[in-house]
Amino acid sequence: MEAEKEDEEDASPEEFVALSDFSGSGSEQLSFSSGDKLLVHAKPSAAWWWAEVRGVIGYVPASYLRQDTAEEEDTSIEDPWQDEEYFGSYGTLKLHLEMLSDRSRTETYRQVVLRNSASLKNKAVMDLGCGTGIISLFCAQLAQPSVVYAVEASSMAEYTKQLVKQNGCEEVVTVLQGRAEELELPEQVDVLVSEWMGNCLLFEFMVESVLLARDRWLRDGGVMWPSAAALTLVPCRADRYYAEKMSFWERPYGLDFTPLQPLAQQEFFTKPKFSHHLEPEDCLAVSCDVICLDMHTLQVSDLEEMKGEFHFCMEKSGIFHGFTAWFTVQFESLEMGGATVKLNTGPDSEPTHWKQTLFMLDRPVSVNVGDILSGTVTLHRNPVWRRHMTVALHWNINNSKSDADSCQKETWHPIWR
Ligand SMILES: N=C(N)NCC[C@H]1O[C@@H](n2cnc3c(N)ncnc32)[C@H](O)[C@@H]1O
Repeated sequence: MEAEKEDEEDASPEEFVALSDFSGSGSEQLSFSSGDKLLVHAKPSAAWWWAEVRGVIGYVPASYLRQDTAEEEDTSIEDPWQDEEYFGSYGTLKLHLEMLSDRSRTETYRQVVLRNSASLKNKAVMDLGCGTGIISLFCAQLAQPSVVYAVEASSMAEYTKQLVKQNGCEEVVTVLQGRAEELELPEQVDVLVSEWMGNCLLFEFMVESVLLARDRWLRDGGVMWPSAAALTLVPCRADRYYAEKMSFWERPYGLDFTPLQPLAQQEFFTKPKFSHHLEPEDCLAVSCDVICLDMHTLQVSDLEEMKGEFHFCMEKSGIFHGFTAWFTVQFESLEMGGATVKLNTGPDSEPTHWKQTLFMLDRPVSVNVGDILSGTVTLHRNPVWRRHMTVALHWNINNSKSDADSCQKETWHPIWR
C-alpha cells in the first residue's frame, strides 16, 4: 500500500468537503467536522483515502466527503433517499413475488396474526409498506380488527386496492398510497405492523419510516410488530467464494494472473456479498448477537451509528475468510404472557430470500481451536445517501499458541456508497 500511495501522491491533491463529523479511531485515522476542507493526496482504496486536514495527514472515510468544486450545486444530492429508484423498484412484481415466495417470512407474519387473532378484535392496525397487502389481508381474514390502514408508497398501491376488494376485505382494509411519514391517518392505531427488514437488517433504512410512523400514529401502550430485532455475526470459512474470486487468478489456462489479485481483493472483498448461503459447517465459532434493537424505544438518531462487540472462541481450526451476518426479529404477543413469535434468517433456520451477508477479510487468516477473536462491528449510516451504510469490523486474534501471532485488523464494507 505504501508504494501505491507514493505513486499516487505525485498527483496534485484534490479538494473535498466533509459532509458530516467523523471521529477517527487508531493513530492513522483523522477526525474532522462537517464542512471541513480536506486535501486528498491518495485513494488507496474505495473506502479509505489518504488526506490532509489542517496540516495533519491520515486516513479518512471516502463516503463522508464530497468533491469541493465551487460551481457544484448542492442539488447534486437532490434525492438522498433515491425514492424514485427505490419506490420504482417496488412498483413492479419482481420484489413482491420474491417476498411472497419466501414462505418462512410470510408464514411468520401469518402465524403472528393467527396467534393474536382474539386480541386483534376491534383493534386499529397500521401495515406500513404493505406492498401487495398480504399482512393486511391476513388481519382481515384471520382476525376481526376494527380497521387496517394499509400504507404503500409505490404504484403497487393501486393493485393492492383491487386485491383488497377481490378478497372481500374492503370493509376492514383501507389502502392509503403515500409515504407513511407524510400521510394523515384518521386515528391512532393499537398495532403498527411492518416488514421493513433489509439485507444486513438495516439496508434501505426503511426502519426510519417505521420509527417516524410509530412516534406519530402508535397510541401509548400500542404494540410494534416486530417488537425487537437483532443482528447476528459469526466468523466463517468461505472457501468456494475465495476460490472463485481470488484463487482463480493463480493459473487460469496455465497462465499466471496473480498481479490481478490486489484488484480482485479491492473489487470483490471490500463490498459485502448479499444473498450468501452460509452452511452451518462453515461457522468457526458460536454466533453472537452484536446489535439488539427494541422497536418501542429505538430512536432515529440511534441509526446514525450502531456499534456492537463480539468475542468468539474458535471451535474449529481452519481458514478464517470473513464474517457472516444475519438477523432475527421477534413479535411479542398482544396477550399478557403470550408466546413470542420469532423469525430467524440464520443458517440453522429455514432459508429466506435474504439468506445471509458475507463480509470478506482482505486476506484470510489461519486459526486454531481455542483462539479468541474479539472486536467490534459498527454500522455507520451514510450521511448523504440515506439508504446506505458502511459496516466497519475491527478485530484481533489472540492466538492460543502464542500471543506473538495475534493480529489486529480492520475492514470497511460500504453498502453501497
Ligand atoms: N426490505 C423490505 N421489507 N422492503 C419492503 C418495502 C415495501 O414497503 C414500501 N415502503 C417502504 N418505505 C415506505 C414508506 N416510507 N411509506 C410507505 N411505503 C413504504 C415499499 O414500497 C415496499 O412495497
